[in-house]
Amino acid sequence: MGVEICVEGLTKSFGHQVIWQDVSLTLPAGEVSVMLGPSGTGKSVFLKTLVGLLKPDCGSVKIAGRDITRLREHELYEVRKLFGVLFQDGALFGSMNLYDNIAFPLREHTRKSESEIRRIVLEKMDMVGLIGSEGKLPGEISGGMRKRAGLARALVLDPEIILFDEPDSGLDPVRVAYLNQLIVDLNAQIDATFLIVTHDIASARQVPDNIGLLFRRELVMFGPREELLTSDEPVVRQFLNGRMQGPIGMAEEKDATQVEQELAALGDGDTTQTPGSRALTPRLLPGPGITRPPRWEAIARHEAELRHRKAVADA
Ligand SMILES: Nc1ncnc2c1ncn2[C@@H]1O[C@H](COP(=O)(O)OP(=O)(O)OP(=O)(O)O)[C@@H](O)[C@H]1O
Repeated sequence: MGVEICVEGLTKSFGHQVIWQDVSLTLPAGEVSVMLGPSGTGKSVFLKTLVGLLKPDCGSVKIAGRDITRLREHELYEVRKLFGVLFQDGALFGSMNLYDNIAFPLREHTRKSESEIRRIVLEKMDMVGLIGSEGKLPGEISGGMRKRAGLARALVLDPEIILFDEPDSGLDPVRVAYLNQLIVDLNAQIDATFLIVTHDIASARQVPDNIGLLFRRELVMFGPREELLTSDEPVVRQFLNGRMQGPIGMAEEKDATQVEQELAALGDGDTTQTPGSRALTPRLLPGPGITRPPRWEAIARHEAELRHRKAVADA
């Protein structure tokens, strides 16, 4: 079972530049959460702060009850073993084949025998669909395969928490769909706590239990997926519908009058311009062959009920 991460009053700045302030949220144990936000709002900085790579100015990050912002480096080293991190480009060593890349954390952090390492590496490569590619170098495979290799490497220490930094960046929509299914299947199989930073709204709509949105140096909202998807908050609506009208501008925030005019002009056309903009996209469920733990059984029942209600309403 994954562990809960409880963030309270977290503020981070670099020099005079405040990245975000007073961020409070709880990532529930074993659930999948997504963090959204326009470019440069500090999502990657947030991930790095959770894993203790960056120190916040103030606030706390409690993981399994311990505030990691107050730990010394050697204590942090232990806490970091709870984490698996999938970096944007997979962060693989270019000169090592996939097998050695994936084995790396086991050789670095454990005293396991090579035969035990082999068993674990092949198990994780199987989970992400990379069996047969053990001898390939990162430069010889596609971006999607590199992501999956990065994911296999993030899994080898059996993490309680997995952080994904834009897992879908640079992938075509079909690969993104496969990766999303893999993420959901993995969550059902290993039950760890997942936090995904993404710009992909389709993924954000169907993969997580919870969604958060960073904007204007603040956490605008964090809550259950359904709450965010049906929210009236203008920033949330603009972001989830990927449109220009609203408070988020190209380079900086727009002034209030302009936002008001844009939203008024959008008026009732809002939902027709972006069909299903407030619709509750069905949740992606673990694929066939994946045993659904009780949590996923409950989600599947809830989804079935929503579909039934919609069918009745449409009839
Ligand atoms: N080590 C650092 N020192 C100084 N400034 C930094 C550092 N790391 C990040 N920043 C700044 O923090 C801000 C937020 O960066 P971050 O990469 O977290 O944004 P992001 O929301 O992940 O963006 P994107 O969606 O484009 O990936 C940027 O202005 C960046 O320049």
